[in-house]
Amino acid sequence: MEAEAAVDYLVDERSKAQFDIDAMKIIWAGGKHEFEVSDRMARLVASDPVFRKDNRAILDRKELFKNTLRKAAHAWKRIIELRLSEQEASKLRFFVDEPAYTDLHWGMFIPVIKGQGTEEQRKKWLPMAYRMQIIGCYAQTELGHGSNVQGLETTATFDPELDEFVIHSPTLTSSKWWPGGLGRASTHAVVFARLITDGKDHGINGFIVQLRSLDDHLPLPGIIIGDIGMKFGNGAYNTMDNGFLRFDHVRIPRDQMLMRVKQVTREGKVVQSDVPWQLLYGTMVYVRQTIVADASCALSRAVCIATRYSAVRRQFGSQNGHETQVIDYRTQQSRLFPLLASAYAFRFVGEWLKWLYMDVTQRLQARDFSTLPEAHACTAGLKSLTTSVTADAIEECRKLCGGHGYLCSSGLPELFAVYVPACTYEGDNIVLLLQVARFLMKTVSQLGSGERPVGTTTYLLRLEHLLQCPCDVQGAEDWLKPDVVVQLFEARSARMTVACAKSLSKFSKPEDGFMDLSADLVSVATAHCQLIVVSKFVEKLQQDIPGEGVKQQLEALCSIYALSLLKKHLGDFLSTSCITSKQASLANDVLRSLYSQVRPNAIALVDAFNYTDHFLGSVLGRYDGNVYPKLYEEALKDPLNESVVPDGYHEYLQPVLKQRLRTARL
Ligand SMILES: CC/C=C\C/C=C\C/C=C\C/C=C\CCC(=O)SCCNC(=O)CCNC(=O)[C@H](O)C(C)(C)COP(=O)(O)OP(=O)(O)OC[C@H]1O[C@@H](n2cnc3c(N)ncnc32)[C@H](O)[C@@H]1OP(=O)(O)O
Ligand SMILES: Cc1cc2nc3c(=O)[nH]c(=O)nc-3n(C[C@H](O)[C@H](O)[C@H](O)COP(=O)(O)OP(=O)(O)OC[C@H]3O[C@@H](n4cnc5c(N)ncnc54)[C@H](O)[C@@H]3O)c2cc1C
Repeated sequence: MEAEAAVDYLVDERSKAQFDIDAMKIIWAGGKHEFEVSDRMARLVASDPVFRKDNRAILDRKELFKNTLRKAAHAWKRIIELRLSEQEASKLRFFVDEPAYTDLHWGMFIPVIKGQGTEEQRKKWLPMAYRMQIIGCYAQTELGHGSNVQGLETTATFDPELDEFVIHSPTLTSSKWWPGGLGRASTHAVVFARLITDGKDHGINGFIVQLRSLDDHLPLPGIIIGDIGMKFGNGAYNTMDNGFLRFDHVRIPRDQMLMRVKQVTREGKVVQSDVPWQLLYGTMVYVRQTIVADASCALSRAVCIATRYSAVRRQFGSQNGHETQVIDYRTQQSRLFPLLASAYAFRFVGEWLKWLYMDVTQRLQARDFSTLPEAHACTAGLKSLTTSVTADAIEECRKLCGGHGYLCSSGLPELFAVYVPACTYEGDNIVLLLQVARFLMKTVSQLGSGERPVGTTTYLLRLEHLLQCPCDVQGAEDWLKPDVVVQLFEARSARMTVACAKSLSKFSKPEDGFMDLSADLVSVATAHCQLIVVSKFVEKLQQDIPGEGVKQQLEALCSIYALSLLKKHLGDFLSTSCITSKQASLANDVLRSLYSQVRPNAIALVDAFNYTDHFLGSVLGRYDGNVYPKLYEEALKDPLNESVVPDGYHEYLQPVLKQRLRTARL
């Protein structure tokens, strides 16, 4: 193939933008400093050949895993050499873009010790973990139980004579199963087990357990450990060593029980501290919050690929002597632009959730536990909503890219395979929505008793009004008014919540009602979470948004986000009499005109994510839009094309062909 000059095939598209893209990049990154760090780390990773990732789909599992170890070690070396801050180091790992044991070490092992350890325990374990002298994972899920944490079977029995706990796996189903980093890499784990003293079961608690020798990495006596095997997709999440673990009466000192929530004294007495027992679940709250932030990254990445490719790809018709760019088809816009809007919506709700998490953490330190239930409901609900939408959206983006989207070189199959378990890990999405519904039912049931709803449920204080208020839309332009839209989402959520609460009250046992109505409860929780995302987008727009045209673009995206949800869940809005069919039809007209408004800005809106070609890992999403020659180049790199005649020809192809020849002669 001829050498090509560097051409930007998307230059015309970029020239159409009606806003200051540099200002938008800063909004997306969350600030100037965040942008600078992110940009520098992305470039650092992209320019380092060790972080190459275009061969993942063709490496076998052992090579793949060894390569991940190599990258993690190299990343650590660079972090030390360059004296990177915690923020820079975490960004660097993010751009390396390969699931690895380090995610769990930094993302769960360290946070669980921070959140559930005593001061003394933090002082002992965290410095070693920060220096990576020990590598840890989070071993909660078992073969028999994941969602039902209270059903875990591993035991930690106190032996007062030796002042030790005996950690044991009494059944096959008690085997730890799934923890990332456990299979091959971790030296330590925080293991969740039933605390047993004096024959009494005190429920679940975390224990720090050493698994492997720090000299030769061999499992310690009584520890049976390994990898649980290949997962969905080639490459993809198989870079991670999700593991199994069994204990045969393994002894650990008493002070390795994490004792912030419960303590066991030298005599074996269990003392419950004054913090709520639910703090045992605190690490999950923390990680769910990070998963929401992560959803906007995965979604924006898929949307960036599909948007750029949709501008490059032409099929049918005629536009100034060329075939039509597929991005100009209304059907393409109505599938793509709501996803673009969702990426921005999730970014902003993720920022807000981070703030909420920091707020609840500070309150907990000051022994104010009042906002914990709301923080749990928000993190659980938004984790569920954003990951479900993102997983479906990545698949939709693959379809938006037609046949080429199915090629590994599009980057979309791997992105999907890596992303889709987010709907399951850190809490199955349905199980988490049921937690939100439980919280909403409790909030509504307490309204009469003078308990004031807080934070995201404050709207329920205006219940009487929301149950009967008509929607204030007379003409199409009313759909662009944020207060009209927010009130509509509040009314829908309030009406669905009250209807479900009424149905529940008909059951003599509430648990029976929860079982029977669980599908409706999930819809109620979804409506509430969508309201949170819409309101946080609107609140973001009430802040100072610098940069020419930036606010207008975000306003259009906010309206697209809300109105496309309205269209998708029209049944909810009509059946609760929140809107009329005439108003629904006006909303549809507004959506079409918003798509026209976004169309010339679409490429610049995805450029604002500031992703390098290395991070995107997609021929279809290349910044320069030079798709076809690069697709050709990638095809030629496939190992099948290394020889002109394939391996196996002489054994399996030639005999068949020869036989056909003989048959034909007969
Ligand atoms: C790795 C991170 C780094 C970066 C992130 C980016 C990407 C991620 C990459 C990889 C992710 C890798 C790994 C994932 C790791 C895991 O998956 S770890 C395992 C996670 N497991 C789960 O999430 C299990 C889900 N199950 C639960 O959370 C709970 O068991 C349950 C809430 C579903 C039910 O628990 P029960 O005790 O039975 O509960 P209940 O009776 O319903 O509730 C009792 C009361 O407690 C409240 N509550 C429940 N959970 C919490 C909580 N987390 N915080 C605060 N409060 C909580 C509940 O509301 C009840 O309150 P009441 O007032 O009604 O009594
Ligand atoms: C890639 C990956 C990484 C992971 N990493 C870790 C890790 O590092 N550490 C760790 O401890 N764990 C880890 N896990 C485990 C993960 O947290 C659990 O798989 C998850 O919490 C779901 O639990 P489960 O597998 O028991 O699902 P189940 O609860 O068995 O779910 C099966 C089905 O039952 C439904 N269901 C269950 N309960 C209810 C209910 N009450 N009402 C209605 N429907 C219900 C669910 O919706 C689902 O459809 C990981 C999992 C994956 C896939």
